[in-house]
Amino acid sequence: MRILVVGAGATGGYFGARLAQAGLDVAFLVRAQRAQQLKRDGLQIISPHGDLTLKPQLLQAHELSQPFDLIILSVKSFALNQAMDDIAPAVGEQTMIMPILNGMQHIATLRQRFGEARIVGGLCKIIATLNDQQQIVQMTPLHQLIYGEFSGEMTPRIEQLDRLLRQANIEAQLSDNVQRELWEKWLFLASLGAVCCLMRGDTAQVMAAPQGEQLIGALFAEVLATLVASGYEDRPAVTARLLESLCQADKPMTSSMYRDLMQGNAIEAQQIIGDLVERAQRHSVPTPLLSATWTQLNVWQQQRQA
Ligand SMILES: NC(=O)C1=CN([C@@H]2O[C@H](COP(=O)(O)OP(=O)(O)OC[C@H]3O[C@@H](n4cnc5c(N)ncnc54)[C@H](OP(=O)(O)O)[C@@H]3O)[C@@H](O)[C@H]2O)C=CC1
Ligand SMILES: CC(C)(CO)C(=O)C(=O)O
Repeated sequence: MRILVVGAGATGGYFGARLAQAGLDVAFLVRAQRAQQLKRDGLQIISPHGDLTLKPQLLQAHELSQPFDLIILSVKSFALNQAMDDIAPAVGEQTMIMPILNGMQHIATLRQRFGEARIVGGLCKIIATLNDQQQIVQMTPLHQLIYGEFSGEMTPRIEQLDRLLRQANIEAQLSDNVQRELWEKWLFLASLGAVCCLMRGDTAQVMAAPQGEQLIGALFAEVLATLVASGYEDRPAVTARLLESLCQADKPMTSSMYRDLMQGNAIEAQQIIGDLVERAQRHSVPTPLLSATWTQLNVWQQQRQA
């Protein structure tokens, strides 16, 4: 199976490198600057599971002409439109496109562009970043890739994908309800991102502040109510566990959106928070804290662009 990983950043670079390390046929679609740096230094991973430097197969958009069997999409949401144009020559009749972006809007966008049948559900759980030397730093041992057909069916193609991904040194998990996995990932990540961005700190700092735990609980409840109004079926045991993991006073956590904000990078505010606020408005769910987060992130984006 020929695999194209689009973007060799924190997530695509990490998971793509682990697949390549397992001997799979992986090429990375990169832009000129990243291509130059990767040719010079290799793709470097610093990880609790073992460091790794690869000489990756690199392609730039103008070099794509043949279809790939699997395209793993790992760009930020604001780079999606350009990435879709770039990958078009690599999308054939049988190509599976598996996005691992956070949020949900990108799924409808991809379906509209490439057709529903080509899109496979995917998400990743990892805490990773690019450092100053453009190395990928995995900050905790978590490295889960979850995927499945949106129909929940165990089709031959998804089983083939599963056999392949299981060969890599990652936690690969085939799901018969990837839609639910996406809701629950969004619940956790939007709550975490909102708490960190609104309070400008990690979860342990918020927990140590007056009313911190109540704030985390209130934001989580707003996100949950919004997702339930949008179609998510609450699983109380799961949601209780997610909330508990956000409220660990001795385990500081941050989201990738917060780390990007602190580094002055562009952020996925619309995909992660704005989309929720729009859904809440549509379903008349009161979300004062989420709305305040959304306003704050827009103010921050204006300041960043000034
Ligand atoms: N980092 C994390 O811990 C986690 C992130 N996520 C989600 O994963 C998704 C990806 O995030 P992450 O990996 O952190 O992002 P990064 O910014 O680290 O990586 C994205 C990469 O995409 C590249 N890119 C953008 N457009 C193109 C293009 N047209 N062609 C080729 N390459 C392109 C960028 O390259 P260039 O250098 O050229 O700009 C960049 O290297 C996001 O939705 C994020 O929310 C999910 C779980 C955890
Ligand atoms: C939920 C979390 C923290 C881990 O996968 C994440 O997705 C992010 O930081 O963007």
